[in-house]
Amino acid sequence: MLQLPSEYIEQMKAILGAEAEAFLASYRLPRTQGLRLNTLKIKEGSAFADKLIREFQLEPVPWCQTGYYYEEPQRPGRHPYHAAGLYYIQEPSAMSSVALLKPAPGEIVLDLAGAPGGKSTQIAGCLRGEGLLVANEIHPARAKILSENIERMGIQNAVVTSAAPDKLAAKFPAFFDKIMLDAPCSGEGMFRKDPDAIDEWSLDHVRMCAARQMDILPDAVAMLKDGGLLAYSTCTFNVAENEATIEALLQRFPELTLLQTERIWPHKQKGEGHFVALLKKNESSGDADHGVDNRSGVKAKGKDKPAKANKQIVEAKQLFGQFCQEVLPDWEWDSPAEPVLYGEQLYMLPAVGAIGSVQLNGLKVLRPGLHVGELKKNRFEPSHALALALTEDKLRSARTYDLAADSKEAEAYLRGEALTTSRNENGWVVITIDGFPLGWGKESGGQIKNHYPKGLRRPL
Ligand SMILES: C[S@@+](CC[C@H](N)C(=O)[O-])C[C@H]1O[C@@H](n2cnc3c(N)ncnc32)[C@H](O)[C@@H]1O
Repeated sequence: MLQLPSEYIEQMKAILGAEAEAFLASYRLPRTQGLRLNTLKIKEGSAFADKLIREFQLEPVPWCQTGYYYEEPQRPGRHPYHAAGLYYIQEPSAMSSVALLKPAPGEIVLDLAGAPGGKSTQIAGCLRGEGLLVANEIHPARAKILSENIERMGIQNAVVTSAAPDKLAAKFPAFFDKIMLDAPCSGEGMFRKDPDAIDEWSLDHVRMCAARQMDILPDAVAMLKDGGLLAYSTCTFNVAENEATIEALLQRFPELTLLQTERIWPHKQKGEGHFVALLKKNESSGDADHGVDNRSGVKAKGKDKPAKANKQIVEAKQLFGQFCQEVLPDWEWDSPAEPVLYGEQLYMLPAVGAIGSVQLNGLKVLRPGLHVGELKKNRFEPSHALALALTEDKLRSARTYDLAADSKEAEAYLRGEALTTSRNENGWVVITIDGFPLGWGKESGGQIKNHYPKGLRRPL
Protein backbone atom coordinates (compact mmCIF):
# COMPACT_ATOMS: atom_id res chain seq x y z
CA MET A 1 0.00 0.00 0.00
CA LEU A 2 1.32 3.45 -0.91
CA GLN A 3 2.16 5.81 1.97
CA LEU A 4 0.09 8.95 1.34
CA PRO A 5 0.75 12.26 3.16
CA SER A 6 -1.81 12.89 5.90
CA GLU A 7 -2.57 16.36 4.47
CA TYR A 8 -3.35 14.74 1.12
CA ILE A 9 -5.73 12.27 2.79
CA GLU A 10 -7.44 15.18 4.59
CA GLN A 11 -7.73 17.11 1.33
CA MET A 12 -9.36 14.16 -0.42
CA LYS A 13 -11.77 13.57 2.49
CA ALA A 14 -12.79 17.24 2.30
CA ILE A 15 -13.44 16.95 -1.46
CA LEU A 16 -15.09 13.54 -1.55
CA GLY A 17 -16.81 13.16 1.83
CA ALA A 18 -18.31 9.68 2.11
CA GLU A 19 -16.69 8.60 -1.15
CA ALA A 20 -13.18 9.20 0.16
CA GLU A 21 -12.89 5.67 1.53
CA ALA A 22 -13.53 4.09 -1.87
CA PHE A 23 -11.14 6.60 -3.47
CA LEU A 24 -8.35 5.81 -0.99
CA ALA A 25 -8.97 2.07 -1.42
CA SER A 26 -8.20 2.47 -5.16
CA TYR A 27 -4.52 2.92 -4.17
CA ARG A 28 -4.47 -0.82 -3.34
CA LEU A 29 -5.32 -1.71 -6.95
CA PRO A 30 -2.85 -1.87 -9.84
CA ARG A 31 -2.65 1.15 -12.14
CA THR A 32 -4.50 1.15 -15.44
CA GLN A 33 -2.55 1.08 -18.68
CA GLY A 34 -3.65 1.89 -22.17
CA LEU A 35 -2.78 2.59 -25.76
CA ARG A 36 -4.36 4.57 -28.56
CA LEU A 37 -4.38 3.24 -32.11
CA ASN A 38 -2.78 5.55 -34.65
CA THR A 39 -5.53 6.10 -37.17
CA LEU A 40 -3.07 7.85 -39.51
CA LYS A 41 -1.67 4.35 -40.07
CA ILE A 42 -4.39 1.87 -39.12
CA LYS A 43 -8.00 2.17 -40.21
CA GLU A 44 -10.53 1.86 -37.41
CA GLY A 45 -12.43 -1.43 -37.69
CA SER A 46 -9.89 -2.87 -40.17
CA ALA A 47 -8.71 -6.48 -40.05
CA PHE A 48 -5.33 -5.22 -38.81
CA ALA A 49 -6.93 -3.23 -35.96
CA ASP A 50 -8.80 -6.42 -34.99
CA LYS A 51 -5.54 -8.38 -35.07
CA LEU A 52 -3.91 -5.88 -32.65
CA ILE A 53 -6.92 -5.99 -30.36
CA ARG A 54 -6.67 -9.81 -30.22
CA GLU A 55 -2.88 -9.94 -29.96
CA PHE A 56 -2.62 -7.53 -26.99
CA GLN A 57 -6.03 -8.55 -25.54
CA LEU A 58 -7.25 -4.95 -25.68
CA GLU A 59 -10.47 -3.66 -24.12
CA PRO A 60 -12.09 -0.41 -25.30
CA VAL A 61 -11.80 2.83 -23.29
CA PRO A 62 -15.38 4.19 -23.05
CA TRP A 63 -14.51 7.87 -23.59
CA CYS A 64 -12.07 7.49 -26.52
CA GLN A 65 -12.97 5.66 -29.71
CA THR A 66 -9.36 4.76 -30.52
CA GLY A 67 -8.30 4.05 -26.92
CA TYR A 68 -7.85 0.60 -25.36
CA TYR A 69 -6.81 -0.89 -22.03
CA TYR A 70 -4.13 -3.53 -21.84
CA GLU A 71 -3.05 -5.58 -18.85
CA GLU A 72 0.24 -7.05 -17.67
CA PRO A 73 2.04 -9.14 -18.92
CA GLN A 74 1.35 -7.49 -22.31
CA ARG A 75 4.21 -5.16 -23.27
CA PRO A 76 3.05 -3.32 -26.42
CA GLY A 77 5.69 -0.64 -25.84
CA ARG A 78 8.43 -3.24 -26.52
CA HIS A 79 6.87 -4.57 -29.74
CA PRO A 80 8.24 -3.54 -33.18
CA TYR A 81 4.76 -2.21 -33.98
CA HIS A 82 5.46 0.52 -31.40
CA ALA A 83 8.62 1.53 -33.29
CA ALA A 84 6.47 1.65 -36.45
CA GLY A 85 4.11 4.13 -34.72
CA LEU A 86 1.02 1.95 -34.94
CA TYR A 87 -0.09 3.10 -31.48
CA TYR A 88 0.81 5.43 -28.65
CA ILE A 89 1.05 4.20 -25.05
CA GLN A 90 -1.18 6.53 -23.03
CA GLU A 91 -2.87 6.40 -19.66
CA PRO A 92 -6.58 5.94 -20.51
CA SER A 93 -8.04 8.86 -18.54
CA ALA A 94 -5.55 11.21 -20.26
CA MET A 95 -7.38 10.42 -23.52
CA SER A 96 -10.48 12.26 -22.29
CA SER A 97 -9.40 15.88 -22.86
CA VAL A 98 -8.78 15.69 -26.63
CA ALA A 99 -11.96 13.61 -26.90
CA LEU A 100 -13.80 16.62 -25.40
CA LEU A 101 -11.96 19.23 -27.52
CA LYS A 102 -12.82 17.28 -30.71
CA PRO A 103 -10.30 18.71 -33.20
CA ALA A 104 -11.59 18.32 -36.76
CA PRO A 105 -9.76 18.02 -40.12
CA GLY A 106 -8.68 21.44 -41.45
CA GLU A 107 -8.51 23.17 -38.05
CA ILE A 108 -5.52 25.01 -36.64
CA VAL A 109 -4.72 23.56 -33.24
CA LEU A 110 -2.13 24.28 -30.55
CA ASP A 111 -0.95 21.86 -27.90
CA LEU A 112 0.71 24.33 -25.54
CA ALA A 113 2.32 21.93 -23.03
CA GLY A 114 2.87 19.00 -25.33
CA ALA A 115 5.60 16.61 -24.12
CA PRO A 116 5.85 13.68 -24.31
CA GLY A 117 3.10 13.86 -26.92
CA GLY A 118 -0.02 11.96 -25.81
CA LYS A 119 -2.39 14.81 -26.55
CA SER A 120 -0.46 16.09 -29.60
CA THR A 121 -0.51 12.71 -31.33
CA GLN A 122 -4.19 12.28 -30.48
CA ILE A 123 -4.97 15.73 -31.95
CA ALA A 124 -3.01 14.84 -35.12
CA GLY A 125 -5.07 11.65 -35.45
CA CYS A 126 -8.27 13.73 -35.29
CA LEU A 127 -6.93 16.18 -37.94
CA ARG A 128 -6.29 13.26 -40.36
CA GLY A 129 -3.46 15.14 -42.05
CA GLU A 130 -5.59 18.22 -42.82
CA GLY A 131 -5.06 21.47 -40.97
CA LEU A 132 -2.18 22.30 -38.69
CA LEU A 133 -0.93 21.22 -35.30
CA VAL A 134 1.57 23.35 -33.41
CA ALA A 135 2.99 21.09 -30.70
CA ASN A 136 4.92 23.09 -28.12
CA GLU A 137 6.93 22.12 -25.05
CA ILE A 138 8.88 24.58 -22.92
CA HIS A 139 11.61 22.19 -21.72
CA PRO A 140 14.12 21.48 -24.50
CA ALA A 141 14.89 17.86 -23.52
CA ARG A 142 11.20 17.02 -23.28
CA ALA A 143 10.53 18.88 -26.56
CA LYS A 144 12.96 16.46 -28.25
CA ILE A 145 10.90 13.50 -27.01
CA LEU A 146 7.73 15.21 -28.24
CA SER A 147 9.34 15.71 -31.63
CA GLU A 148 10.41 12.04 -31.82
CA ASN A 149 6.88 10.92 -31.04
CA ILE A 150 5.46 13.21 -33.74
CA GLU A 151 7.91 11.55 -36.13
CA ARG A 152 7.18 7.97 -35.00
CA MET A 153 3.45 8.49 -35.49
CA GLY A 154 4.05 9.64 -39.10
CA ILE A 155 2.49 13.09 -38.62
CA GLN A 156 3.01 15.38 -41.63
CA ASN A 157 1.13 18.54 -40.63
CA ALA A 158 2.82 19.42 -37.32
CA VAL A 159 5.26 22.12 -36.31
CA VAL A 160 7.15 21.33 -33.09
CA THR A 161 8.39 24.29 -31.07
CA SER A 162 10.05 24.75 -27.70
CA ALA A 163 8.96 28.09 -26.32
CA ALA A 164 7.65 29.68 -23.15
CA PRO A 165 3.90 30.38 -23.51
CA ASP A 166 4.38 34.18 -23.55
CA LYS A 167 6.96 33.94 -26.39
CA LEU A 168 4.56 31.81 -28.39
CA ALA A 169 1.66 34.18 -27.67
CA ALA A 170 3.69 37.09 -29.08
CA LYS A 171 3.99 35.18 -32.40
CA PHE A 172 0.49 33.75 -32.65
CA PRO A 173 -2.12 36.28 -31.43
CA ALA A 174 -5.70 35.04 -32.00
CA PHE A 175 -4.37 32.36 -34.32
CA PHE A 176 -5.78 29.00 -33.23
CA ASP A 177 -9.21 27.45 -33.66
CA LYS A 178 -8.57 25.13 -30.73
CA ILE A 179 -6.01 25.01 -27.94
CA MET A 180 -5.14 22.16 -25.61
CA LEU A 181 -3.48 23.12 -22.34
CA ASP A 182 -2.61 19.98 -20.42
CA ALA A 183 -1.09 21.98 -17.64
CA PRO A 184 1.91 21.16 -15.46
CA CYS A 185 0.26 20.14 -12.18
CA SER A 186 0.86 18.46 -8.83
CA GLY A 187 0.13 15.07 -10.45
CA GLU A 188 -2.05 13.51 -7.76
CA GLY A 189 -3.32 11.10 -10.41
CA MET A 190 0.22 9.85 -11.00
CA PHE A 191 0.81 8.31 -7.56
CA ARG A 192 0.06 4.70 -8.57
CA LYS A 193 2.22 4.94 -11.68
CA ASP A 194 5.07 6.89 -10.10
CA PRO A 195 5.23 6.62 -6.29
CA ASP A 196 8.13 9.14 -6.31
CA ALA A 197 5.52 11.79 -7.21
CA ILE A 198 4.14 11.32 -3.67
CA ASP A 199 7.39 12.71 -2.19
CA GLU A 200 7.05 15.87 -4.29
CA TRP A 201 3.49 16.51 -3.11
CA SER A 202 2.73 19.18 -0.50
CA LEU A 203 0.07 21.84 -0.06
CA ASP A 204 2.71 24.42 -0.97
CA HIS A 205 3.42 22.54 -4.20
CA VAL A 206 -0.31 22.55 -5.02
CA ARG A 207 -0.39 26.33 -4.46
CA MET A 208 2.70 26.81 -6.62
CA CYS A 209 1.16 24.73 -9.43
CA ALA A 210 -2.11 26.68 -9.28
CA ALA A 211 -0.18 29.97 -9.54
CA ARG A 212 1.81 28.65 -12.52
CA GLN A 213 -1.37 27.53 -14.27
CA MET A 214 -2.76 31.06 -13.87
CA ASP A 215 0.46 32.38 -15.42
CA ILE A 216 0.12 30.17 -18.50
CA LEU A 217 -3.63 30.42 -19.12
CA PRO A 218 -3.76 34.12 -20.22
CA ASP A 219 -1.26 33.29 -22.98
CA ALA A 220 -3.52 30.47 -24.14
CA VAL A 221 -6.50 32.86 -24.19
CA ALA A 222 -4.47 35.39 -26.23
CA MET A 223 -3.67 32.77 -28.87
CA LEU A 224 -7.28 31.64 -29.28
CA LYS A 225 -9.40 33.01 -32.13
CA ASP A 226 -12.74 34.54 -31.32
CA GLY A 227 -15.18 31.65 -31.27
CA GLY A 228 -12.34 29.22 -30.57
CA LEU A 229 -12.26 26.44 -27.97
CA LEU A 230 -9.79 25.91 -25.14
CA ALA A 231 -9.45 22.60 -23.29
CA TYR A 232 -7.68 22.88 -19.94
CA SER A 233 -6.73 19.62 -18.26
CA THR A 234 -4.73 18.27 -15.33
CA CYS A 235 -4.02 14.84 -13.88
CA THR A 236 -4.62 16.07 -10.35
CA PHE A 237 -7.62 15.95 -8.00
CA ASN A 238 -7.48 19.07 -5.81
CA VAL A 239 -9.90 21.94 -6.42
CA ALA A 240 -7.25 24.70 -6.42
CA GLU A 241 -5.71 23.49 -9.69
CA ASN A 242 -9.02 22.58 -11.31
CA GLU A 243 -12.39 24.22 -10.58
CA ALA A 244 -10.82 27.17 -8.70
CA THR A 245 -8.37 27.86 -11.52
CA ILE A 246 -11.23 27.87 -14.04
CA GLU A 247 -13.27 30.13 -11.76
CA ALA A 248 -10.36 32.61 -11.53
CA LEU A 249 -9.91 32.46 -15.30
CA LEU A 250 -13.58 33.23 -15.95
CA GLN A 251 -13.39 36.18 -13.56
CA ARG A 252 -10.42 37.59 -15.39
CA PHE A 253 -11.64 36.94 -18.96
CA PRO A 254 -15.37 37.69 -19.30
CA GLU A 255 -15.10 36.79 -22.99
CA LEU A 256 -14.77 33.14 -21.95
CA THR A 257 -17.72 30.83 -21.36
CA LEU A 258 -17.37 27.51 -19.59
CA LEU A 259 -19.06 24.86 -21.73
CA GLN A 260 -18.36 21.71 -19.77
CA THR A 261 -16.16 20.08 -17.14
CA GLU A 262 -15.41 16.42 -16.73
CA ARG A 263 -13.66 14.43 -14.04
CA ILE A 264 -12.43 10.88 -14.15
CA TRP A 265 -12.05 9.28 -10.71
CA PRO A 266 -10.09 6.06 -10.15
CA HIS A 267 -12.75 4.68 -7.79
CA LYS A 268 -15.53 5.30 -10.31
CA GLN A 269 -13.96 4.70 -13.71
CA LYS A 270 -11.10 2.59 -14.98
CA GLY A 271 -8.39 5.27 -15.17
CA GLU A 272 -5.83 7.06 -13.02
CA GLY A 273 -7.86 10.27 -12.90
CA HIS A 274 -8.17 13.47 -14.92
CA PHE A 275 -9.87 16.86 -14.94
CA VAL A 276 -10.84 18.70 -18.10
CA ALA A 277 -12.69 21.96 -18.69
CA LEU A 278 -13.86 23.11 -22.13
CA LEU A 279 -14.12 26.88 -22.62
CA LYS A 280 -15.23 29.01 -25.53
CA LYS A 281 -13.89 32.44 -26.41
CA ASN A 282 -16.94 34.44 -27.44
CA GLU A 283 -17.11 36.10 -30.83
CA SER A 284 -16.30 39.80 -30.47
CA SER A 285 -18.55 42.24 -32.33
CA GLY A 286 -16.00 44.50 -34.07
CA ASP A 287 -12.48 43.76 -35.22
CA ALA A 288 -13.07 40.10 -35.89
CA ASP A 289 -9.63 38.85 -36.77
CA HIS A 290 -6.64 39.94 -34.74
CA GLY A 291 -4.57 37.26 -36.46
CA VAL A 292 -1.38 38.23 -38.16
CA ASP A 293 -1.92 37.56 -41.82
CA ASN A 294 1.34 35.95 -42.45
CA ARG A 295 0.56 34.65 -45.91
CA SER A 296 1.52 38.09 -47.15
CA GLY A 297 4.45 38.10 -44.74
CA VAL A 298 5.78 34.89 -46.20
CA LYS A 299 5.36 36.13 -49.74
CA ALA A 300 7.06 39.43 -49.03
CA LYS A 301 9.93 37.64 -47.38
CA GLY A 302 9.99 35.18 -50.27
CA LYS A 303 10.55 38.05 -52.69
CA ASP A 304 13.31 39.44 -50.51
CA LYS A 305 15.02 36.12 -50.08
CA PRO A 306 18.44 36.05 -51.62
CA ALA A 307 18.33 34.41 -55.04
CA LYS A 308 20.75 31.80 -53.70
CA ALA A 309 18.25 30.62 -51.09
CA ASN A 310 15.46 30.33 -53.66
CA LYS A 311 17.81 28.49 -56.01
CA GLN A 312 18.69 26.06 -53.23
CA ILE A 313 15.03 25.34 -52.60
CA VAL A 314 14.40 24.70 -56.30
CA GLU A 315 17.39 22.34 -56.37
CA ALA A 316 16.26 20.61 -53.19
CA LYS A 317 12.79 20.05 -54.67
CA GLN A 318 14.35 18.67 -57.84
CA LEU A 319 16.55 16.25 -55.92
CA PHE A 320 13.59 15.11 -53.85
CA GLY A 321 11.56 14.70 -57.05
CA GLN A 322 14.27 12.48 -58.57
CA PHE A 323 14.44 10.45 -55.38
CA CYS A 324 10.67 9.93 -55.46
CA GLN A 325 10.77 8.79 -59.10
CA GLU A 326 13.25 6.07 -58.16
CA VAL A 327 12.05 5.02 -54.74
CA LEU A 328 8.56 6.41 -54.02
CA PRO A 329 6.70 6.80 -57.34
CA ASP A 330 3.34 7.21 -55.55
CA TRP A 331 4.46 10.01 -53.22
CA GLU A 332 1.98 12.90 -53.08
CA TRP A 333 1.40 15.59 -50.46
CA ASP A 334 -1.74 15.02 -48.44
CA SER A 335 -2.27 18.77 -48.08
CA PRO A 336 -0.52 21.90 -49.36
CA ALA A 337 2.97 22.46 -47.99
CA GLU A 338 5.79 24.93 -48.56
CA PRO A 339 9.40 23.71 -48.85
CA VAL A 340 11.77 25.22 -46.30
CA LEU A 341 15.48 24.65 -45.91
CA TYR A 342 17.15 24.77 -42.50
CA GLY A 343 20.79 24.48 -43.50
CA GLU A 344 20.89 21.28 -45.56
CA GLN A 345 17.67 19.92 -44.06
CA LEU A 346 14.56 20.00 -46.22
CA TYR A 347 11.18 20.32 -44.51
CA MET A 348 7.69 20.74 -45.86
CA LEU A 349 5.88 23.33 -43.78
CA PRO A 350 2.09 22.92 -43.92
CA ALA A 351 0.70 25.86 -45.91
CA VAL A 352 -2.25 26.23 -43.58
CA GLY A 353 -3.60 29.10 -41.51
CA ALA A 354 -1.06 31.62 -42.69
CA ILE A 355 1.81 30.02 -40.80
CA GLY A 356 5.10 30.78 -42.48
CA SER A 357 8.81 30.63 -41.92
CA VAL A 358 8.75 34.34 -41.01
CA GLN A 359 6.43 33.71 -38.10
CA LEU A 360 8.67 30.95 -36.83
CA ASN A 361 11.72 33.21 -36.86
CA GLY A 362 13.03 33.78 -33.34
CA LEU A 363 11.37 30.65 -31.98
CA LYS A 364 13.16 27.41 -31.22
CA VAL A 365 11.65 25.14 -33.85
CA LEU A 366 12.51 21.45 -33.65
CA ARG A 367 10.38 20.38 -36.60
CA PRO A 368 8.95 22.92 -39.06
CA GLY A 369 6.60 20.42 -40.70
CA LEU A 370 7.59 17.08 -42.19
CA HIS A 371 11.33 16.49 -42.30
CA VAL A 372 11.81 15.18 -45.81
CA GLY A 373 15.56 14.66 -45.91
CA GLU A 374 19.02 16.08 -46.16
CA LEU A 375 20.87 17.48 -49.15
CA LYS A 376 24.35 16.09 -49.42
CA LYS A 377 26.37 17.50 -52.32
CA ASN A 378 23.85 16.97 -55.10
CA ARG A 379 22.38 13.87 -53.51
CA PHE A 380 19.31 13.48 -51.41
CA GLU A 381 19.25 11.39 -48.26
CA PRO A 382 15.73 10.60 -47.02
CA SER A 383 14.83 11.28 -43.38
CA HIS A 384 13.45 8.77 -40.90
CA ALA A 385 10.33 10.99 -40.64
CA LEU A 386 9.66 10.52 -44.36
CA ALA A 387 9.71 6.72 -44.01
CA LEU A 388 7.35 6.84 -41.02
CA ALA A 389 4.95 9.17 -42.88
CA LEU A 390 4.46 6.65 -45.71
CA THR A 391 1.00 5.22 -45.80
CA GLU A 392 -0.28 2.21 -47.74
CA ASP A 393 -1.19 4.29 -50.83
CA LYS A 394 2.29 5.84 -50.99
CA LEU A 395 4.05 2.50 -50.52
CA ARG A 396 2.21 0.72 -53.32
CA SER A 397 4.99 0.94 -55.93
CA ALA A 398 7.77 1.92 -53.53
CA ARG A 399 11.02 -0.02 -53.13
CA THR A 400 10.39 -1.96 -49.92
CA TYR A 401 11.84 -4.88 -47.99
CA ASP A 402 9.29 -6.45 -45.68
CA LEU A 403 10.08 -8.19 -42.39
CA ALA A 404 7.72 -10.22 -40.22
CA ALA A 405 7.14 -8.47 -36.88
CA ASP A 406 8.13 -11.58 -34.93
CA SER A 407 11.24 -12.31 -37.02
CA LYS A 408 14.87 -12.25 -35.89
CA GLU A 409 15.51 -9.90 -38.83
CA ALA A 410 13.10 -7.28 -37.42
CA GLU A 411 14.94 -7.40 -34.08
CA ALA A 412 18.29 -7.15 -35.89
CA TYR A 413 17.10 -4.13 -37.88
CA LEU A 414 15.93 -2.34 -34.72
CA ARG A 415 19.35 -3.02 -33.15
CA GLY A 416 20.95 -1.28 -36.14
CA GLU A 417 22.38 -4.35 -37.86
CA ALA A 418 22.74 -4.81 -41.64
CA LEU A 419 20.38 -7.26 -43.35
CA THR A 420 21.28 -9.90 -45.93
CA THR A 421 19.00 -10.46 -48.93
CA SER A 422 18.91 -12.92 -51.79
CA ARG A 423 17.74 -10.30 -54.27
CA ASN A 424 20.03 -8.25 -56.43
CA GLU A 425 18.90 -4.64 -56.10
CA ASN A 426 20.62 -1.36 -55.40
CA GLY A 427 19.55 1.88 -53.75
CA TRP A 428 17.31 3.21 -51.00
CA VAL A 429 14.67 0.85 -49.69
CA VAL A 430 11.87 1.28 -47.13
CA ILE A 431 12.12 -1.41 -44.46
CA THR A 432 8.61 -2.44 -43.42
CA ILE A 433 7.22 -4.78 -40.78
CA ASP A 434 4.05 -6.57 -41.80
CA GLY A 435 3.72 -3.83 -44.45
CA PHE A 436 4.21 -0.82 -42.11
CA PRO A 437 7.29 1.38 -42.55
CA LEU A 438 9.97 1.16 -39.88
CA GLY A 439 12.86 3.07 -41.46
CA TRP A 440 15.33 3.18 -44.33
CA GLY A 441 18.00 0.84 -45.62
CA LYS A 442 20.41 1.11 -48.53
CA GLU A 443 20.69 -2.00 -50.63
CA SER A 444 23.70 -3.17 -52.57
CA GLY A 445 25.16 -6.56 -53.53
CA GLY A 446 22.79 -8.64 -51.37
CA GLN A 447 23.27 -6.47 -48.25
CA ILE A 448 21.02 -3.77 -46.80
CA LYS A 449 22.93 -1.15 -44.87
CA ASN A 450 20.99 -0.07 -41.80
CA HIS A 451 19.78 3.56 -41.68
CA TYR A 452 17.58 3.21 -38.57
CA PRO A 453 18.51 6.32 -36.49
CA LYS A 454 21.28 5.57 -34.01
CA GLY A 455 19.43 7.25 -31.13
CA LEU A 456 16.44 4.91 -31.57
CA ARG A 457 18.36 1.64 -31.86
CA ARG A 458 17.67 -0.96 -29.22
CA PRO A 459 20.56 -2.18 -27.12
CA LEU A 460 21.73 -5.76 -27.69
C1 LIG B 1 1.08 17.23 -17.98
S1 LIG B 1 2.52 17.52 -18.87
C2 LIG B 1 1.98 17.43 -20.54
C3 LIG B 1 1.67 16.05 -21.03
C4 LIG B 1 1.32 16.03 -22.50
N1 LIG B 1 0.24 16.94 -22.80
C5 LIG B 1 0.95 14.65 -22.99
O1 LIG B 1 -0.25 14.37 -23.12
O2 LIG B 1 1.85 13.86 -23.26
C6 LIG B 1 2.78 19.21 -18.66
C7 LIG B 1 3.95 19.79 -19.45
O3 LIG B 1 4.04 21.19 -19.12
C8 LIG B 1 5.39 21.55 -19.18
N2 LIG B 1 5.62 22.80 -18.40
C9 LIG B 1 6.22 22.97 -17.21
N3 LIG B 1 6.24 24.26 -16.86
C10 LIG B 1 5.64 24.95 -17.85
C11 LIG B 1 5.37 26.33 -18.07
N4 LIG B 1 5.70 27.25 -17.19
N5 LIG B 1 4.76 26.65 -19.23
C12 LIG B 1 4.41 25.72 -20.13
N6 LIG B 1 4.62 24.41 -19.95
C13 LIG B 1 5.23 24.02 -18.83
C14 LIG B 1 6.12 20.36 -18.60
O4 LIG B 1 7.47 20.32 -19.02
C15 LIG B 1 5.30 19.18 -19.11
O5 LIG B 1 5.87 18.63 -20.26
